[in-house]
Amino acid sequence: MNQQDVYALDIDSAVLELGDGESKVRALDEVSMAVPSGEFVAVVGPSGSGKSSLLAIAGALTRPDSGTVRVHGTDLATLSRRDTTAFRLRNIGFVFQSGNLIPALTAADQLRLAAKLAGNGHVDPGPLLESVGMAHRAKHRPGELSGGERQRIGIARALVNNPSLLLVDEPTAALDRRRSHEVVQLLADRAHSENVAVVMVTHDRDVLEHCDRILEMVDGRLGEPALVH
Ligand SMILES: Nc1ncnc2c1ncn2[C@@H]1O[C@H](COP(=O)(O)OP(=O)(O)OP(=O)(O)O)[C@@H](O)[C@H]1O
Repeated sequence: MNQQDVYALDIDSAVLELGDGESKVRALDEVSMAVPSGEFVAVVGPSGSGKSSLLAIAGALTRPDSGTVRVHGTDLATLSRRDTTAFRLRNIGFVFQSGNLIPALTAADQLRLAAKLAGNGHVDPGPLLESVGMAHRAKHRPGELSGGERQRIGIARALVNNPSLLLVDEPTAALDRRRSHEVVQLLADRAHSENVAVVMVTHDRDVLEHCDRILEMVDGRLGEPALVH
C-alpha cells in the first residue's frame, strides 16, 4: 500500500492567506497533519488562530495557496470543481456548531435528504437515528428538539453517507456540561467502532479526555499543545 493511502486525512505544508493588502492574514502557516482511520483528533486554540480555516481546507471547501491536502490518498487539488463536490458528499461528513439542520424537515428527512444529495437513493434513517439515541425523535422538526438532540441529529446526518472523514466544528458550543460529554463521547465511539477519522475543533477543554490526540493551533501554526488538561 502506498504510504499516503494509510491516512484518512493527510495535510502537508498547507499555507492559506486570506484578505488583501494590509488586511492580509496568513490563516494557515505551513500546517501539516496526518490522521489515520479510526483516530479522534481535537484541535484547540484561541479565536482567530486558524481552526476554521483548517477544517475548510480539510473538507475541500477552500484550497490552500500552497501545500497538499489528501483524503484517503486523493490529492484534492487534482479534482475539478464538480468532482470536488461529489467527492465531498461521498467521503466527508461535516458537523456544525448548531447542528445546522433544515427547519422544515423532520429528523428522518434530514438524513434522507443528505443521502439523496450524495446519490444514495433509499436510505433507512432508523438504524442511524437509533445509534445516536434519537430513534424516538425521528418525526420531530429541529424547533421541537433540544440543543443536544439537534447536535445528535446533525451527527447522524453527517454519518449517513458513511464518510471516512468527519469534520466537526465546535459541537459543544450550545450544550451544557453533561450533554457536551455525551455528544463528544458519541463522536469517539463512532470513530473507534466505524473506523472514521474525526477532526474536531473546540474551545471546550473539558471534553478533550475523549480524544485520542490533541493538537494546538496558534497564529496559523499547528503543533502539540504545550499544556494539556
Ligand atoms: N475572509 C477573510 N479575510 C481576511 N481575513 C480572514 C478572513 N477569514 C478569516 N480571516 C482571518 O484569518 C484568521 C484565521 O481565521 P479562522 O476563522 O480560521 O480562525 P478560528 O481559529 O477558527 O477562529 P474562531 O475560534 O474565532 O472561530 C483570523 O485572523 C481571521 O481574522
